[in-house]
Amino acid sequence: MFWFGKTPKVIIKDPELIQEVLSNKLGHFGKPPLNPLILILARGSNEQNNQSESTSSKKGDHGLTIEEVIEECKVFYVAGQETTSSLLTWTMIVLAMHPDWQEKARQEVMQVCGKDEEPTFEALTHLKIVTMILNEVLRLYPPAIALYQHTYRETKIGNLSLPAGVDVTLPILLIHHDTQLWGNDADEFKPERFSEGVAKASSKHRLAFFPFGWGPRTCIGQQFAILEAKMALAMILHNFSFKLSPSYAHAPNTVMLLQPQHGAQLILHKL
Ligand code: HEM
Repeated sequence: MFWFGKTPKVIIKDPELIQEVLSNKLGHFGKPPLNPLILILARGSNEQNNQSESTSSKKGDHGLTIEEVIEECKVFYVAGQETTSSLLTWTMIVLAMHPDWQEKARQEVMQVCGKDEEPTFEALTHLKIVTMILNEVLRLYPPAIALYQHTYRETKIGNLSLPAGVDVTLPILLIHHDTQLWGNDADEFKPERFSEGVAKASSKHRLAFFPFGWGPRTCIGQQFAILEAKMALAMILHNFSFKLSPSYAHAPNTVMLLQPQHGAQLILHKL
């Protein structure tokens, strides 16, 4: 346990305990309290808040005010846009680094989606190699590098007793690179790990792989994100081959999400 600012913090590295926190059976955990700046951003300007008497604040058919609906849209935008963009960016970088996998993925796209057609929903569900690649990229470069919880009551997980008021960090990136869970080649790009699905790949512990979280708060956009990434990737692979530019410098860095610090300079060739 350590202190950073006013709140005590703990980082949980044991997947078994991570599972306990995320399953939240006793309801002692919750999202950490938001800091005032985030609250102001999430609520919009004071001006808007002061309009609570206006007609726009009336509850709609679903029991939400217009403001609440707007806030939900913002959550979906923030949670869904940069995350998927991070996944696609890292996938392009990694496939540029591994032309053999880029070619395998392209062959599959051409075969399953057809040479001259746009991919259909049905075709995308049959892309096995592309799915393996996306999972391996999510393992090595998870857009959200950690999950954050907060103890609202004194609680116990495994042998660990936590008082109320502790910030709990569940380090996705660290777990995804753990050699005990993934072997000595944990840092290497090997999509074949996922050739028999996620459950087999993460057979050491089911929380060895949790890029979308786990339990009741798991990402609601997971299926949509994968579909979106497959669609974009299939169209790119269909139309272009790509390689890294000499100016690319590999520097994964976190600014909220995991991003290439100096950009993703790629050279595309029309096929
Ligand atoms: C590769 C893409 C994505 C990744 C890696 C990702 C990952 C995550 C993670 C780790 C969480 C937190 C779970 C937790 O707190 O325990 C989350 C929550 C969430 N995600 Fe995603 N997500 C992605 C795409 C999307 C998309 C496309 C949408 C919507 C269209 C979306 C909507 C949400 C929402 C609404 C939440 C809950 C936010 C909250 O209430 O705290 N996500 N996602």
